Amino acid sequence: MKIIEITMHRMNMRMKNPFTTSFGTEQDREFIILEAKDEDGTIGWGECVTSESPLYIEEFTKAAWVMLEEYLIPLTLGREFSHPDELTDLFEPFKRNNLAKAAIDAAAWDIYAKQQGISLAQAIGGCRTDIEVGVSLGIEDDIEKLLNNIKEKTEEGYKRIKVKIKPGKDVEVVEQIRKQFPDIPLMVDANSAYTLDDMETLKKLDPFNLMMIEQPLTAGDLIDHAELQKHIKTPICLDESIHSYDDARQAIQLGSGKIINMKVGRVGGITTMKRIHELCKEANVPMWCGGMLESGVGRAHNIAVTSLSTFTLPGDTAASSRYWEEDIIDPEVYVKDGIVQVPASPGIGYEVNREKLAKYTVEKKTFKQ
Ligand SMILES: O=C(O)CCC(=O)C1=CC=C[C@@H](O)[C@@H]1C(=O)O
Ligand SMILES: [Mg+2]
Repeated sequence: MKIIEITMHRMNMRMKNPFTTSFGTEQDREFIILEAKDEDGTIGWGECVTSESPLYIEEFTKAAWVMLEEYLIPLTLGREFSHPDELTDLFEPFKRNNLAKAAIDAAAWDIYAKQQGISLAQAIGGCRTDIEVGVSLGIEDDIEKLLNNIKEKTEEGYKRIKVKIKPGKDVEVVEQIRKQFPDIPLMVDANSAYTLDDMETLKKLDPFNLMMIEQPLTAGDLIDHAELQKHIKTPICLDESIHSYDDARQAIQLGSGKIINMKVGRVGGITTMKRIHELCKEANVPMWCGGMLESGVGRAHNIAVTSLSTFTLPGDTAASSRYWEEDIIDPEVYVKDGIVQVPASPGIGYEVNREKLAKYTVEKKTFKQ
């Protein structure tokens, strides 16, 4: 494998509805689609899942663009690789910048799978031909709107509902949800909105039979999550605290959480994701594939990831239509009764629609060896 050309497409796509979490509201997604060409002509695709602002994580799209242009793309172009695993070691000297690293890593894995004539799912060791998926719903000012969103998505067959919470929009909201939907598989995501001082509030979530509470405390924290888990029944799921293999190893050792929301971007690529997957398999820690409001390119990668054996819980890879009037891939990602078929065709298994890609591209730059 030798990547001789990389094109970055800075995208601006408007989601159907605003998406509100404990840290803010997003509707216009600004992210990067990365297109890599091998010397044999094979094209691979990756998505840098940053947002315009560094609210979920320290990275943001304009910074990732510079990181890719100044450091990661020059290091990659023209270099011989026997396997995409080698990119993780190549990028290791640069601290963090995982979402940027993962964009090239993903494109390289797509090329590799295509060159092997196998699906990305097969290339990473997947064991499923179809996956169960859930859906993530943002905070709504009007509880009736949230209840209606839950009704709609439950009727569409999604296998679990994730709702965002924050102080003041937590216990009462979950109580209202459980009144109307006593038995649906339900979880909450706090996006680090609480501290140990909120222990009594978080304990009040225990009676609602939640599958998990995702990232209640500070991003990067492991110690306080371990303390909190001793005092609440609801399993803690970690998202913003897991950025590396060592974070996952220490979280398991400390008992900081019982479940991991895996996002390939957050850990810097597929190779590290696979190492964490093996760790979780050994430790019997279930995983699911989180989402970053991706376009179809990122969604395609997430479908392959979810085919791995320890991804035993429905993730956030909803249909393209959950967010987009039109997606940039053909076919779009469809969900039927909460199930997505894992493509068997080589690579990510979806074609990028170049006309739609161009329609939403605000800036484009090509780098050649
Ligand atoms: O992509 C999806 O549908 C999941 C969206 C989602 O829940 C999140 C996206 C990005 C950051 C966060 O807001 C949140 C998460 O923490 O998982
Ligand atoms: Mg989360």
